[in-house]
Formats: sequence, structure tokens, C-alpha cells
Amino acid sequence: MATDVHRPVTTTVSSAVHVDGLTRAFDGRAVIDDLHLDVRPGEFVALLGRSGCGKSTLLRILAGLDREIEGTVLVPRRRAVAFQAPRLMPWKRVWRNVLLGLPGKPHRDVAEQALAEVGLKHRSDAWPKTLSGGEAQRASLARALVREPDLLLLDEPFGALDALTRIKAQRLVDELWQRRGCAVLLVTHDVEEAVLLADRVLVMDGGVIAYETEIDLERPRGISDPRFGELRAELLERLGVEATAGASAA
Ligand SMILES: Nc1ncnc2c1ncn2[C@@H]1O[C@H](COP(=O)(O)OP(=O)(O)OP(=O)(O)O)[C@@H](O)[C@H]1O
Repeated sequence: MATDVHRPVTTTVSSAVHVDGLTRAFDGRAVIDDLHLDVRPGEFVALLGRSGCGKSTLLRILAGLDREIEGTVLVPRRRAVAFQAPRLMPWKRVWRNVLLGLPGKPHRDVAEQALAEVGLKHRSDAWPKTLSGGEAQRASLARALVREPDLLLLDEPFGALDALTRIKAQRLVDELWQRRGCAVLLVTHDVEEAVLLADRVLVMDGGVIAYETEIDLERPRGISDPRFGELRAELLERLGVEATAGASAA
């Protein structure tokens, strides 16, 4: 199911992401330095790491938005990305934003189906500026979903949302992932969010995946589970943050 970022050829590689010896330098400084990563089809992976360690750079490479790389990157042809800023075109109604960039002339129903999935069908005709932050983020998710991705790339999609909206958005992504069965790579600063949602959490440091841990918790997960606290503490330590009650940000 995977295809090469440079040469979009379908291969028989049985992973949703296969990265081998990836290096990306800016002005002679390698931000990603011989990185290896495999994501299984349908796996939910969260990527943590201190600010500036290269998380977004990696995500942009996987999205095919940055090709100035060395190494091997195999990803599915059907992949979609949602960023922290919803990036909606203000002059297009919500449903038209959802269809933006899709090949052919997809029917409005296609957009409305995706909007229904994120609970936003009733805002289909709205202008982006009239949406709340949470609604705009859901529209951005709908735009990713209409691509029927085998790999969904999320770059801090909840970062700008208030706490309550964020919890709702996390639940929505969890539901969508379970329903769609696509692989997800979620870049986040929030350790609790990572432990709540992911099958596996990676910590990026020094240009590589420096640490990873499987989240061996049943779903649905609750932060009151003692094992949740242990995993949270373990990851915070890896991020160089002292775990105190209530600390979650990397
Ligand atoms: N286009 C670019 N030109 C030059 N330097 C860049 C470019 N894009 C990223 N960088 C640098 O690469 C490093 C990694 O940036 P990146 O945005 O990937 O980090 P990040 O881990 O996502 O950070 P944050 O968590 O703060 O979003 C930073 O030092 C950044 O300044």
C-alpha cells in the first residue's frame, strides 16, 4: 500500500509509513539525521519532542510537502494532512473548502457526508469566518477525510483549542480512527493526549526517533488509571520534564 514520496509507485510494503535513513538539513544543519520509522497499517502513532526538534519537518516530508531529502520514504498514495491552523479559504463556503484540491468534480454530497462524520453538516453553507475554532478544525478534518486516507497526518490539530473543545476533538479523532481504520501520525506537545489516543508514542530528539513506547492500555482510556500515570511519567522524563501532578505539556 505504500508509495515512494519521489516516485509514486505502488509497492507491496506492508506498512503505512516506511522511512529509512532519512536526512533533512536546513542551511547545512541536519534537523532530521538518519531517521528510521515504520508505522503499521491502521496504527495510531503519536510523536512527541521538544520544540524545534523536527516533528513538523518529518510530518511535512510524509505529506509530500517537502522533497529536499535524502533517504527512503514510502507512504500511501492516499494520505491527508490537517494542521493546527485549519487553513480554510475564506472566500469559499465550508463544503467547497472540504472538496478543495480533490481531483475531478466531486459532488457536494461527498463533502456533506464528511461534514456529517465530524458533526458539521449543518454548517455546510457557512463562510469560514463564521465558524468557531473547534468547528473550523472539524471542517479541516472533514477535508482530510474526503480523501479517504490510508494515512492521516495531524500536526497539533488541537493545539489552539480551549480545553473542553480539545477533549471533544480528541474524542472525535479517536472515533474517526476506529471507524476508518487508517493509520494516524499525530504530532502533539501534550503527553496526556498522546497516551490517551495512541497505540505507540515516539519521542523525537537529535534528529531521530530517540525513544518509543507501546501504550498497553485498554480503550476507552482514562487518566485515572494508575498505568496511565506511569506512562505519562515515563514520557515526561524522556522529554526532560519533571513529572508533577497535573503536568502534561512537553
Ligand atoms: N523552511 C525552513 N528553513 C529553515 N529552517 C527550518 C525550516 N523549517 C524548519 N526549520 C528548522 O528546523 C527545525 C525543526 O523545525 P520543526 O518545525 O520541524 O520543529 P518542531 O519539532 O515541529 O517544533 P514545534 O514543536 O515548535 O512546532 C527548527 O530549528 C526550524 O527552525
